Amino acid sequence: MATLQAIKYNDGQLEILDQLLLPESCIFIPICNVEDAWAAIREMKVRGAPAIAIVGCLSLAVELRKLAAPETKEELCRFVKEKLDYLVTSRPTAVNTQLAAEACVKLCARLTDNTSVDTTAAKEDIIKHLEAMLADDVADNLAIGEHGARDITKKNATKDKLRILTHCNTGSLATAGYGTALGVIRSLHKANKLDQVYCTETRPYNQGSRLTAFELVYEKMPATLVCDSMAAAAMKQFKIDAVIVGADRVAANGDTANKIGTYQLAVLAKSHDVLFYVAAPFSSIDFQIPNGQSIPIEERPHSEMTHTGSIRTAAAGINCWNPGFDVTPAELITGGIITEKGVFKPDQLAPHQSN
Ligand SMILES: CSC[C@H]1O[C@H](OP(=O)(O)O)[C@H](O)[C@@H]1O
Repeated sequence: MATLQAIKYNDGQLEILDQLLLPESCIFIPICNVEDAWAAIREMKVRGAPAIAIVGCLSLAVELRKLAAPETKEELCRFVKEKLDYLVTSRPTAVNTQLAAEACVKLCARLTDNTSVDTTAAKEDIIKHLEAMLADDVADNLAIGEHGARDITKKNATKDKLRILTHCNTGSLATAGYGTALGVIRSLHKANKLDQVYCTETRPYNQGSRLTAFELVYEKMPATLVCDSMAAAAMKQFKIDAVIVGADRVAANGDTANKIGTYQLAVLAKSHDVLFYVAAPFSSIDFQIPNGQSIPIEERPHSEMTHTGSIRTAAAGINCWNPGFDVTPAELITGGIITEKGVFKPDQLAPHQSN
C-alpha cells in the first residue's frame, strides 16, 4: 500500500494536502506561488521540517517555470534570492528551508560565474535543483528507516518485537514521503519487528492524534494513542523499548529542537532507562550553530491552546505560553541520531557533513 502524500507536484503544478482539515477531510489545495506557500506554511496547512522546505522551494519552481527568462543571470539570481529570503521567514525553528535556500543561492553563484551557461539554461538548472528535493527527501527517509530499524533491533537483540513511543508527526505528512521517526517505525513494521507504536496526542496542535494516528491507521500498523500526560505511565506500564522523535533543527553538538514536549519525553526516557533516538536527515542539521541555545523557538498563537477549532476550551482572559518547540540536550539522546548516512552519537555528526 502506498504511504500517504502531503505534497503533489507534476510539471509545475503544486498541490498540498490541507492538514488543518485532517483527519476528517483529505483535501488538496493549489499552491500557485511563493506567497501561497508562505501562508500555507505559517498557518500549518503544511508542516514538518522537510515538508516546509520542499513546499517552499517547489513554489519557487512553479514561479520560475512561468517566468520569462530575465535579461541577465544576475537579475535571475536576484529574483531567486529575494523569494528564498522571504520563504525563510515563514517559520523560524526548522532549519531545512534556510539550508535549502543557502544551497540554491550557491548554485546561482556558480551558474552566474559559468560563462558557458546562458540565462535560460541557468533558469532550467535552478528549477531542476529545486524539483529534485522531492525524490531526494524520500530517498533520505528510506535510508533513515533502514539505519534506524537496524540499530534499534541490534540494541534489543533479545526482543522478538518492539514497543516504540513517538511524538508529534514525522511521517509522510511531515516530509515528501515515508517519514523520519515514523519512517523508522515503518521499517520496523516491514521487518515484522513492531509490537506496538504509542503515539502521543501532541498538544496543542495535535499532530499525533490528528496526523500520526491517521497515518498509522491508514497503514494498519499496531498503534495506541496516548495523551501527552500519559507518557511516563506508558513507559512503565508497557515497558517501552525506545522513544523515536523527529527534529526541526539539530545543532552541531547534537542538541535538538523538536516539537514541544520532546524534552520532557527525553527526561522520562532517561529515568525509565528507555533508549531515546532522534531521526533526522542532514538537511535538518545546522552546523553553523554550536549548540541548542542558538536555536530560535517559534511562539504560536494562544488560540491554538485556548480553542479546539472554533470552540473555546480555556477560560477567556487566561494568559498563555505556547512555544512550538523545545530543545533536548544531546546527552539525553541516548540511542543516537538516526540519519540517512547512519546512526551517530549526537556529538559525532560533524565528520559526516557534506562539503
Ligand atoms: C520530519 S520532522 C517533523 C517535525 O516538525 C514538527 O513540527 P511542526 O508540526 O510544528 O512543523 C515536529 O517538530 C516534528 O518532529
